[in-house]
Amino acid sequence: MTELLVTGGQVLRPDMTVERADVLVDQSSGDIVAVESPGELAGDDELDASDGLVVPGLVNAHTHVAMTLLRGYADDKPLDAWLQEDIWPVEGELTPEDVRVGAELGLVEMVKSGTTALSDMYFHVDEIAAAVEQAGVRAVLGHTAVTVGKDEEGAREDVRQSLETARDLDGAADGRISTTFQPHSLTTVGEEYLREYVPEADAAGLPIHLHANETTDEVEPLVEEHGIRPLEYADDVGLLAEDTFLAHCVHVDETEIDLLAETGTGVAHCPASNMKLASGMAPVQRLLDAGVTVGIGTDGAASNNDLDMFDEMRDAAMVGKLAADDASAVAAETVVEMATENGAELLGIDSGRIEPGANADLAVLSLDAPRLTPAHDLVSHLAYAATGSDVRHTVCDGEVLMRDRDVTVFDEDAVRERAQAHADALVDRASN
Ligand SMILES: CSC[C@H]1O[C@@H](n2cnc3c(O)ncnc32)[C@H](O)[C@@H]1O
Ligand SMILES: [Zn+2]
Repeated sequence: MTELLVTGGQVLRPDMTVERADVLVDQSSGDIVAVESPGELAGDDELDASDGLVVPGLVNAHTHVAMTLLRGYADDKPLDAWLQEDIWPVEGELTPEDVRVGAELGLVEMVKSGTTALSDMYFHVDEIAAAVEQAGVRAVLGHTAVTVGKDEEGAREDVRQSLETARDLDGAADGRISTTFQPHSLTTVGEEYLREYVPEADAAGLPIHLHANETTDEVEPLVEEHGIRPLEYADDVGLLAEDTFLAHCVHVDETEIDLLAETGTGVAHCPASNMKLASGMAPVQRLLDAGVTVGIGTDGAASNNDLDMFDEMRDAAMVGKLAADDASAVAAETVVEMATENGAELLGIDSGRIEPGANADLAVLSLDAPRLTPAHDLVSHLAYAATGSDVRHTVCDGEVLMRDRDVTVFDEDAVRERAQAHADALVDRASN
């Protein structure tokens, strides 16, 4: 058994207190085995956390990791125009290799900013899985099905592929990859397909992940067509359940919040994307007060435009206060919990807490930056002042993915160069 000792730092505990402690990791099982006062534990290898803070690895609950290739490609538009005029046409040109290269770039960015788990929606999922395998992180992956604009055969094929990918890929990368069935949204997948395939996903025990109630442009036609709120419709077709989580949920009324709470359906809140596309302000404090599990996601790098979960925590706190018209809403401890244990709960992984028995998924932050001085309250710093560049080491499943800012799992420069070349060629193809 090889044991790694994370030593000399302060540790963020599950109750959001911070104490001086060492953390012992069993690298064969990938678990945390002990958290004890400094000097009481020994390991075969050490990770120096002096003057640092050990925190659970951050969980990005909703992203499209390969969209890094489209970062800055189309900005300053609302969701529908952005997708239809810019993103979907260029995505039509993406090759499997582009998706691999984009995913590698996104994963390097995540490892460098302390994210150890992500929930992704995209296509060419085998390529994303291969990148995740190499990155050493955990991921919930799936093929996202869209049926609008397709003939019956094409639509059915896409939804079947979502089911098959979820069945086939579950447990890959030594169990670091799990899967979800992924209808893209309530407007882009036809009712007949939801009614037919959601029960199949349930029968196969597959969790479900989709976009929902993101914009008023999406909500209003659904209300008009079905005569009920979108999440009442989602419940009617069997989508709301304990192992379902919905990205966005910006425009949800009290009935829908109650439905989410009653059914145990989770929410992946994407504050930066919701602000950038001017989709609206999600009622996060009301969701939390109702008992809904709310995690945080960056969404893709084309609508954010980075994958830094520290930025996302800060954005979640800021916009959460505005939405509630209450400065005490979505407080610092709350956003840290959302980005760690709540995200882990949505993804169905035993991570998000530094405690014996939990997965050894953690990040060590340096606390010596001027922006983190003075250190009155380190939870406040995590929520409001830290950035991904303060992360010194990243560990997932007991393996060191970044040591002293050196990414060990990829050649960072080569990944960046390949990404630039693929992005250039992609844009050339799309504009011809
Ligand atoms: C078909 S794969 C997933 C699909 O989702 C698109 N996408 C990216 N961001 C959003 C968003 O905020 N709402 C809805 N859909 C989004 C992405 O470009 C892919 O086409
Ligand atoms: Zn999304």
